[in-house]
Amino acid sequence: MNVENRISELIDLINYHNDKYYNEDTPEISDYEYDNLMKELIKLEEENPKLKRVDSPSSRVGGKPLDKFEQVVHKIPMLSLANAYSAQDLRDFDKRVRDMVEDEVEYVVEFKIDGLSVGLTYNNGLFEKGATRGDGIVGEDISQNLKTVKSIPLRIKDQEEVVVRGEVFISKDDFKKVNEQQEKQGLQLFANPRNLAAGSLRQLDPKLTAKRPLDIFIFNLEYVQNTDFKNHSEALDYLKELGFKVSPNYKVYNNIQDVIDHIKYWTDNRGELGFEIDGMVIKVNNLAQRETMGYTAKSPRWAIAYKFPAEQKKTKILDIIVEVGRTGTITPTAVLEPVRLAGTSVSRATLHNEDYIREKDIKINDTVLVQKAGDIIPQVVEVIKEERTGDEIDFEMPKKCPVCSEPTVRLEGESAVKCINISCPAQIRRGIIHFVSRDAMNIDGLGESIITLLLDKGLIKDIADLYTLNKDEVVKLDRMGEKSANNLLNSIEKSKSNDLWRLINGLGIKFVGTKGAKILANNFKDLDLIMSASNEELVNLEEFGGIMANSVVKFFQEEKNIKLIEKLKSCGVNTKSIQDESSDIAKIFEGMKIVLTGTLPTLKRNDAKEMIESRGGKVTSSVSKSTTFVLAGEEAGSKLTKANDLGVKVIDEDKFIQLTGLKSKEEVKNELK
Ligand SMILES: NC(=O)c1ccc[n+]([C@@H]2O[C@H](COP(=O)([O-])OP(=O)(O)OC[C@H]3O[C@@H](n4cnc5c(N)ncnc54)[C@H](O)[C@@H]3O)[C@@H](O)[C@H]2O)c1
Ligand SMILES: [Zn+2]
Repeated sequence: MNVENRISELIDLINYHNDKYYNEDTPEISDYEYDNLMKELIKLEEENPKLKRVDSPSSRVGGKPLDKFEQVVHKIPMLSLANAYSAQDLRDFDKRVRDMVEDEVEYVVEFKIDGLSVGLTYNNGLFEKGATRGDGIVGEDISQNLKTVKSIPLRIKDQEEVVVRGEVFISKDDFKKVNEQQEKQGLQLFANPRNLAAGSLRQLDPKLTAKRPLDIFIFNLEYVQNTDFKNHSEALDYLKELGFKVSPNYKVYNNIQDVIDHIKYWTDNRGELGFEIDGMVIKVNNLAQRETMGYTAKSPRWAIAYKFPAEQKKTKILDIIVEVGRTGTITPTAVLEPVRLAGTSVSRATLHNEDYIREKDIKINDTVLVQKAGDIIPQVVEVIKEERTGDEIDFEMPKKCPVCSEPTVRLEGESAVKCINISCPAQIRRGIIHFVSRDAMNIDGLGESIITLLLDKGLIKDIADLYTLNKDEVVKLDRMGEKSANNLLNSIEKSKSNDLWRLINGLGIKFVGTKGAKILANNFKDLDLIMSASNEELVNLEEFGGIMANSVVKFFQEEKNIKLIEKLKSCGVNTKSIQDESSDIAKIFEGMKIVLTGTLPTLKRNDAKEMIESRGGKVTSSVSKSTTFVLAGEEAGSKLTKANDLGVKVIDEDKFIQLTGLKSKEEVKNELK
């Protein structure tokens, strides 16, 4: 592969993993692996400056801010940190620092809190605004959510503008409690405290955030009007005075060996802390020296993050099982004797593919070292060969698909063994699970078990069949009452009017995650245009690389995919971008004033609001004679009474969903008579 292609491949991969990590909180590779991709990219760009792209992730921080929240431009850019993985990396850092400044150097060493970075702005002594880091320049305004964090002071003594930066986190104990709660309620467990903290902070409803035990440590004074601080440590003391909960136990040293010893201590003893740290941050203390050293596009030159090696434990591989994925790939998974790692019990680890197993020489009954990638995904680091007893059994990839029994294939140049039977039930099942998931069509009430039932009973054969389900069929399913059947059908119906990007993501095109789907939807606005787009058109999209473009073109060339999309269209699934003004979503509520009250059985308030607004209607808060109709749920109070008094039409959710499916304003008016 030539350098240009490799650069473009690396950019695609890094963008993909950024999206998984920052926006979806579900990383697929370890930080170490990620950092290696980034290192390779930076190296190639340095060697070939002409090939460096302006949109390269090497010169950017973090992920794009999500469009769920208002965007804020940071007063002071919120940068990232360069990484160190060894004592040698730290000595190299020390040398770079000493080459840049003449005087003595002091370092402050702080815990690297494993949470979510936020910036807080105060004015006139009051909390004004709080934001996520986003891409470093623009973040998301999450002020409402941050106000629910009890350790963030709403009032401080300084009356001028003050900007601070800190890390929102959840303590180990609180994390355990939340997961115990989740388990009791049969809900999905959170992978680790950072994951939980990130998910909680990005809730659209601050009431949900308020229920989560979020905490914060402030680690930097970003901006203050009048200062004569000489050192960072003085600034931290000032922050304490102002009432901030400052990152505890920072130390000041004047030589790198002391820094290394201190870090060594915490590498071994971090388990004793009540909160998770994923490393230590080393910063030059003197602020004038910091200014001399300056910044790269991504991070300050005067600081570095030392990352702890992932926690590793010994355990035994009891068995190796295989699973058939959405694209037919058969993935081997090690069944482990359970061990506790980074806060949860681990009993499975993916073994990726045949080559991986050969390379690491993994056998059933082997004793192995395991760790969690990105503190989330368990993986086998290595086999401890000295502990082999002779009882080890070689593993062979199955010659037949474990689900449909058709022969498996391994294509040339690929590492995956696949089932290529397009009607293999396992693939269809996984594909449907992905289609209905939160970041795709977001169909509530359609869990894995119901999907399996629907497939087993032959009620659905593909994603499009979901839209032809009827109530009689659904009610007959095990444990499905009248009410849940209604709810389910309503959620399915509602998903028809989803924005285009959800559908694209739901189709499960390889390498096109949520972000890729949004790029396609925003640029083409219409699925038909995406289907007919050329490789060249796609590659030219910002942040869309060769791998993604190829994959999209290939997907839409396949006969079965074209048929599937025809079928979805004929069921009334929206294939156009809604946010676009010229879009075809009929403005059937135009000029209408609609009031929401009470709790709706399936729709969230925001969803209902969005459905009204995207159809040209206005949601108002109080009922009057000019109100067109009131959409009322359970426990609707005074607004309902008032509507009845004034003779304003009141409808329930079922009726509402029926209205949203109508084609014209006239039809809506008729229905409301
Ligand atoms: N596994 C993956 O797929 C994947 C994807 C993207 C990023 N990553 C990981 O994330 C890293 C990049 O993330 P990042 O930009 O958030 O950088 P980072 O996590 O390496 O370090 C910067 C962050 O540390 C936090 N921090 C905590 N305590 C601090 C303190 N006392 N002082 C200063 N900062 C402190 C800050 O919030 C800051 O944003 C990569 O190096 C990689 O390891 C992994
Ligand atoms: Zn199969």
